[in-house]
Amino acid sequence: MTFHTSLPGSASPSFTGQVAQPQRLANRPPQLQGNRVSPGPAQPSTSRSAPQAQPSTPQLTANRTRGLRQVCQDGAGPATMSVDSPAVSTASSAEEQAYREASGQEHVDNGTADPGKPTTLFNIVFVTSEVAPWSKTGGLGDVIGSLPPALAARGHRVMVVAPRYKEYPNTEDAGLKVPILDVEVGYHVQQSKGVDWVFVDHPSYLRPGGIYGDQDGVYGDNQWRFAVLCLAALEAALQLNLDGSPYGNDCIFVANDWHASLVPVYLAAKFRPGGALLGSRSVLAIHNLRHQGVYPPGTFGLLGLPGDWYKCLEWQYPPHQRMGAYEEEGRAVNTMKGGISSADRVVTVSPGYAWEIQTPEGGWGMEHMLRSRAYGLNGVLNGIDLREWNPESDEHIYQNYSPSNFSRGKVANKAALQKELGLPERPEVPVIGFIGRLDFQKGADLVLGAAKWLLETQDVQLICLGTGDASLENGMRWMENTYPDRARGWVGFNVPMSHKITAGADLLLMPSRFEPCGLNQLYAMRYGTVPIAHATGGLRDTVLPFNPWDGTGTGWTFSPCNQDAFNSTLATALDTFHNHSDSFRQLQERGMARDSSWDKAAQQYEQIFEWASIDSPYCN
Ligand SMILES: Nc1ncnc2c1ncn2[C@@H]1O[C@H](COP(=O)(O)OP(=O)(O)O[C@H]2O[C@H](CO)[C@@H](O)[C@H](O)[C@H]2O)[C@@H](O)[C@H]1O
Repeated sequence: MTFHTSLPGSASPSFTGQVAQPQRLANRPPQLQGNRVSPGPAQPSTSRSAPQAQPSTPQLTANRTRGLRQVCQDGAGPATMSVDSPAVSTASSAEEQAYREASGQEHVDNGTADPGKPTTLFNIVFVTSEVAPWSKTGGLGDVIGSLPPALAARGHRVMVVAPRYKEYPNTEDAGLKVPILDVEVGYHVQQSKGVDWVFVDHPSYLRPGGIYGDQDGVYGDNQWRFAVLCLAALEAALQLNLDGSPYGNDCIFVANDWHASLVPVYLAAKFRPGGALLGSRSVLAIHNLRHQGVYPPGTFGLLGLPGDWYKCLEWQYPPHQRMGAYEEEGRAVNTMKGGISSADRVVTVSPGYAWEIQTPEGGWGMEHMLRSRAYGLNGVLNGIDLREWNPESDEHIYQNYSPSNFSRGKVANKAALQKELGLPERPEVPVIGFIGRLDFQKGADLVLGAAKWLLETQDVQLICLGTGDASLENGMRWMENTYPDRARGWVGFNVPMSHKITAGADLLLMPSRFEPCGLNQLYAMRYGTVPIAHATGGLRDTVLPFNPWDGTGTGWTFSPCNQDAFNSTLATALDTFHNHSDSFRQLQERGMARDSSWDKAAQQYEQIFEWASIDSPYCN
């Protein structure tokens, strides 16, 4: 069921910014055929609200402005691109190279990136509950820490808006206060890697516990806290002066997961009807559909939305899914549903997951709605931060190594890892790693389920790092206590240790029941560690199954996701490790050669932004 409505004419806008004259996007090619755009006449690229003078980071801004002008003057190249084979013109001036280096786009250096530039430059505003390195509980933080710089390096003006959970060093108070939902928020800003990192300041974010909760459970006001974030991000685009000007009315808002899912709703329900952000479009980026931000119906009144928008968020659980948590016959408000219903486009983090979420098995109840939006739904495979995850320069690992000469480095890292964790230093023993949230999704129970067979009948060492469900944490403690010379179960969240395991292990386990993309398998392959993964979502898209007959593949995949299939695949991998060392080394080499840079993904996002800006708003 799709919520696609004419907006109520009477809805009064609640934005507080000074609203500039509504601007339509100039020179928009009009033809649209399904998901593709027919190339119109060649158009000069449009730059929206290009940053002006008075830069606080002169070098980056100067280069960025030069980049914008250059594209506008070029005016050449196709007006549109295919998401599969981005068509871009080439440019490789020394200045541009210097800018890319300054903004951390190391992949330009290694010769794998397409040096082309986009035909249209966008003002892009990412809205997110977490962003590495400032706040991270999982892969969302990683992605938002690295995709925006990749887009900025391609010339776009990019802002990331996240809560200010702590007093972050090297950020400045922007001096702007905005009233939102009966409170007042402020903004702290840092400019680095070509991106404006904006942290919304409100006491509800500055808590001693974690991002989403503390030892007593999740915070009761999360829905409201993240509604404030969404409104603060929309206001930031209009009001926050960065490099001398706000981003303005023509932005692409990328709303990440349920925490930011009210961005499309507010844009469609409050801002556009009030004449603000008229040229803006919203893209809902789904990193994990399982978490939807579902709350009792009465909480709708806290969100400051016009009453006739209730249906956009309305949700009713079927009888068999009611947990007694919601009164009124399973009725609830579902934040993610609001985003899916009102976003101009929807994107998820792998093509495989884009398909899965349209099925009853992967849709978590949203499959019908997502199927009805299939023409505006794309899957773009995540990249990784090649600087943060680089065995040649990783400062967390014991010894750096390169793809061309990795054997000695892997051996050294394995020995040091064994030593640090108090395991016997035995180079011939396969070290098997697992890193991840201990929950239903990640299949940590399958790892524990394999432990007895693995640790009693195979000569291996098993090292697990994770935190989450108490019973699984206890399972890891049981494993370590039962097999003290073969297993370690590190309960906690420890980034340096995750790097050390990735570098020191021979095999990495990812028996996820579902996995929208997965990053650990990408990190593992880059470090010459061979993944064993359930063939689902992004894991199936990225781990190519080893084929001993033609010598292809970068790991092992298994399906269905059960203990037998997992154990027997593990046995196959161990056999290859012990008895076919050449094949194993070639698997490592192919994994290390895989291009996991963000540049291809950034070009695909550009195409989606292009489509979003060409279409009229989904809710109009
Ligand atoms: N105990 C621990 N200590 C240290 N580091 C730890 C850790 N546990 C996890 N991590 C780190 O957190 C990240 C988790 O990445 P995943 O891709 O597994 O993300 P997650 O499921 O959170 O996110 C969702 O979003 C991402 C991004 O889109 C998708 O890849 C994914 O499929 C989807 O479920 C990795 O960097 C990992 O190393």
